[in-house]
Amino acid sequence: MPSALAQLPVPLDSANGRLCNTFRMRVYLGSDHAGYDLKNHLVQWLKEAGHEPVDCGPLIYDAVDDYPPFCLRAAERTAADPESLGIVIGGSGNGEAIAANKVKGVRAALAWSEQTAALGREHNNANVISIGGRMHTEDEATKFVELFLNTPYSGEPRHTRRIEMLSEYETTGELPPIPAHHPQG
Ligand SMILES: O=C(CO)[C@H](O)[C@H](O)COP(=O)(O)O
Repeated sequence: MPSALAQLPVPLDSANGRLCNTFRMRVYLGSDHAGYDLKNHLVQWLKEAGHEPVDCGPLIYDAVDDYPPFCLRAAERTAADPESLGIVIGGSGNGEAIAANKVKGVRAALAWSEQTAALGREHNNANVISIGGRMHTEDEATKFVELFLNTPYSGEPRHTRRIEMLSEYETTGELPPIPAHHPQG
């Protein structure tokens, strides 16, 4: 059951007062130097939208810092808080997604367009979005996050089946079987 926090509808588009069909979310953010400015912008944007951002760092700009310490922390906290979402940000978003996906229970989607941001939720039930801060304008990246937060998982059985295969592999290390009608290598 969603918590009281998660059930509170909040207006996301404060400019025109439109009440979006979404819930207040706790959102854990992590980045490196390349994602630092965008992370700080998103923390502010999330607050203004009525969400609860948790900044997992970096808390200072350090031009030679590394993404794993911050992105792994954001991912771990997201995994430990089932009603939350996470955002990891770097220059490309690639390493940040790789880092987040090392954490058990995390499904991190690299969003590089509005469609991939929404599909990360709709098809993959991703709980972390990864963004390349050097690849997009601030407005574009903010839109990806808005779509990610607003798009529900479809719950389609074919997507659930695939996600369950990955969860099973993550837990047991056992490969899912190849369907009988496929040629075996
Ligand atoms: O996107 C990233 C990892 O995927 C990093 O943000 C990027 O590699 C940092 O590059 P640099 O140290 O040259 O600023």
